[in-house]
Amino acid sequence: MGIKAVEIIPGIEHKLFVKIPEVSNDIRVLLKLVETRMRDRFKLNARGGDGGSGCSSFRRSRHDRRGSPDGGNGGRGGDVILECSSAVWDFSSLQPHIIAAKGGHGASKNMIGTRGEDKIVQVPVGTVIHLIKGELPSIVENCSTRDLDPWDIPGTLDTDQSDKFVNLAEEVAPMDCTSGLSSHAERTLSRQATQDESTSVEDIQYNVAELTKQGQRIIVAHGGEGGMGNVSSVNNSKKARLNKPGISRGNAFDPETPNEDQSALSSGVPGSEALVVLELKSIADVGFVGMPNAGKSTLLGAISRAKPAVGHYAFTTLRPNLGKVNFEDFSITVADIPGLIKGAHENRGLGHAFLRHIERTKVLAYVVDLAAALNGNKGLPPWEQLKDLVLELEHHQKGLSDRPALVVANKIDEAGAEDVYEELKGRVQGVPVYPVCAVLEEGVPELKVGLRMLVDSRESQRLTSENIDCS
Ligand SMILES: Nc1nc2c(ncn2[C@@H]2O[C@H](COP(=O)(O)OP(=O)(O)OP(=O)(O)O)[C@@H](O)[C@H]2O)c(=O)[nH]1
Repeated sequence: MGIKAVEIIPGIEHKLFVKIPEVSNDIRVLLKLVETRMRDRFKLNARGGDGGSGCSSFRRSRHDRRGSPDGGNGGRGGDVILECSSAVWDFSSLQPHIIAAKGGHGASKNMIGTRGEDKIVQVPVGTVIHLIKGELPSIVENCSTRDLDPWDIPGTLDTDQSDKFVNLAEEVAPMDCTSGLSSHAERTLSRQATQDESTSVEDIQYNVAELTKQGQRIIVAHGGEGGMGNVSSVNNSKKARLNKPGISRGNAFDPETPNEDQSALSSGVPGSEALVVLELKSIADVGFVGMPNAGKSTLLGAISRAKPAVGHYAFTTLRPNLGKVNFEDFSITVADIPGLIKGAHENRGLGHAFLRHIERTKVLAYVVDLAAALNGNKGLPPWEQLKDLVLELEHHQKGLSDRPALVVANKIDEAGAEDVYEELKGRVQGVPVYPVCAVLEEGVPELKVGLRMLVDSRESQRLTSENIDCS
């Protein structure tokens, strides 16, 4: 049995329920890949809970036969809140429709209805919110005051629980509608939006908010206010009537014959509704970009304390791994991005799901395998690997490769790799090339210094396809 290609549609969860008696290694890798594919874009329909109804009731006694109003107000509906958490990696656990709880109804004896419970939805660090329908979300500051590494291990963060409501419009500078969005992302969002009949493409507000800190919260749909009980509505109407010119005291409100206004006041306000697209974009100082099997994960383990999975087969890395490279006074975050192959921008291999993560890394470290075409191996020589990588980035988003870069020439320990390294230096211009043996951690201290300089200075060392000689 042979599987030639499986088309993977981004943003859609894939599950294969097939039983194959003898599964070859390649197919197993493919199935694992399909099963565990991360969900990095998600359309969410959120609705705040409706406010509870106000109560109309009268407390009568022997002395007060007409009775005096004692109906309490309805409770406020719950909010739908997105909470940024480093314990989740993607949106696969999210439900597409989320409705917060309704507020409780008011009761006699002036009892106010209970507040509806909020629905708190955990989203990964680096979630960007695009608004298709609804109000701009508002931020609830509930995050660490420490300048966090977004990929700190869950549970190690000290969180400041002071709930401070801030208007998003003031807190988050209005962003350029399409800034930071890849053309692919835009196209997909537009397509998603037009599928929704009631939404036109122009209605989408891109990047209305970003969740970048552990514990940060944002309200996407507000709960409705509770309706007024007759205690409040009677008092309000009386005041309003007495203040109205031309209305004599003789026409004052009769509590036993409530008019339409009062009944409208007594029903709770429906919760607000929002249709948002959540998009995950990682944030790291350095992104390791390379072909499958180049040794990126091994290298990440060598320069940081991260323990990513390392395998001799391609696509061992199925989601970005993150590590922290510590210096005495400084640290940088490094993301090991799953291997890219030629055609990744057309969704080959792990496709463009991970190209998106590169968008938010400040500098790039191209990791190439010096031994890929040596000793009977069928891979590409390192300069061709580099050219393909740069072109893939550029195909995904123009200018994506236009950021400070260096080249890591890995597997220098392999027979013949020294010569390939010398040739590579001659064929690549404009960026430094670091010879490294990630398994033995050789050349790693020099590479760390190089990465730090790159992150610190942001010197204009860019790798362009014109600077790579593949002739
Ligand atoms: N000889 C040698 N082998 C290495 C070196 N670095 C990594 N390898 C081997 O190369 C293979 C692939 O290493 P990984 O670190 O999983 O490569 P990767 O680039 O993360 O691979 P993907 O997950 O497919 O993207 C493993 O068998 C490693 O042991 C090195 O410096 N020298």
